[in-house]
Amino acid sequence: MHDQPVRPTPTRFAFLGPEGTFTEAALHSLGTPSEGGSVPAPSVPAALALVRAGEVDAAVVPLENSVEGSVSPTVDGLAAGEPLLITREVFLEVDFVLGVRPGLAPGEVTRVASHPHALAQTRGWVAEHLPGAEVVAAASTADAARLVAEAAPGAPDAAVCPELAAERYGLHVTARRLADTPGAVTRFVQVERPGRLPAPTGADRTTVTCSVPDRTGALLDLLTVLASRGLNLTRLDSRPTRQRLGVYSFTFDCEGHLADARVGDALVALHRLCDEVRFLGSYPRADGRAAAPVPAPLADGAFGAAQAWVDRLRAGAGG
Ligand SMILES: O=C(O)C(=O)Cc1ccccc1
Repeated sequence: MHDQPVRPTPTRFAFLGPEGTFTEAALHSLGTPSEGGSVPAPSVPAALALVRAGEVDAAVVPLENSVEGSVSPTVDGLAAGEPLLITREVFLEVDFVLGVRPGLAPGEVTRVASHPHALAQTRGWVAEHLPGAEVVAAASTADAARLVAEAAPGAPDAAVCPELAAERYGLHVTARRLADTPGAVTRFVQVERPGRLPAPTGADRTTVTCSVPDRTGALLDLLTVLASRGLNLTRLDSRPTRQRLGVYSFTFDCEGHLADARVGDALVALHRLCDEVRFLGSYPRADGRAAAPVPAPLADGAFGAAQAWVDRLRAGAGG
C-alpha cells in the first residue's frame, strides 16, 4: 500500500481556537506551512464540521492527555457523522499559567475558567491557591483568556491558560507552572476527509471505533481478536452510544498499519464480530517507537502463504 496522491497534503487547517490555544501550538509544531491559512474553530465538533464541509483540508484537535485521558468531544466527533481519517499525530508537553484581568490582585479572583482538561490538570493548584473561586468550564484555554479580557458581566476574572494566550489577550500572569503533574503530555491529531492514507513507516498507529453486540464476553472477543494478531493496544476508550443506558462503543489505538497483514486480518475479524466498525486511520507514531518484532506466524508472509494455500484448495488442488 502506498501513499496515494489522490489529494495533496493539507495546507488549510482548522484548529480548536480561538488564537492562543495549545491546539494552535500543536498545529504550528507540525511544521506544515499553512499556506491556505488556518481557521480557529469555536469547538472540536465545529473544527471537524469544517473538514467535513470541505472548507478546510484538515483539522488539528486534541485527542488524549497523559493525565486526564481521552478528550471526549474528539472521540465522539470521530465516531459519528461523515467518516474522517486521522493522518498525523503530535505530542505536546503542556503547562499552564494563571492569567488575571489587569488591575486585579490574585486574592480578588472570584471566578476562574479554562478548558475542562486544563482544569482537571490544575485542580490541586486551584484548590490550594484560589480556594474560594468558582471554577467554570470554557470551550478552550484561550477562550477562557478571551472571556477574562472581555470582562462582560458575570465573566471569569482569571484563566488557566498557556502563557501565549495570556499575552495574546493582555492578561497579567500571576503564577506559572500550575500543572499538578509536571511533564503531562497531550496528543493532538490531524484529521482529514478520507482519500489519503499515509504510507507505513514501521512505527505506526491504527485507530478504530466499534460497537459490540450486547452479550457476555463481547468485549473479551474484541480484545482476543487483537491479542491473537499480536496487536498491542495503546489506548482503549469506552463511550456511551447515546441510544440507551449501558450501550457503549469502544475506540482503540493499536500498534501497526492497515498495510500490515495482521492489522488487516484483525479488521476483517472485527467486521464480522461487531455491530459497527469504523476505521479511523493508520499514521506514523509521533514518538517513532517501532512495534515489537512480529512473531513469524503473524508476519505478512505467513498470512500471504496461508491465503495462497486456501486459494489453491478452492481451485481444487489437494491438501
Ligand atoms: O484549550 C486548549 O488550549 C486546547 O488546545 C485543549 C487542551 C486543553 C488542555 C490541555 C491540552 C489541550
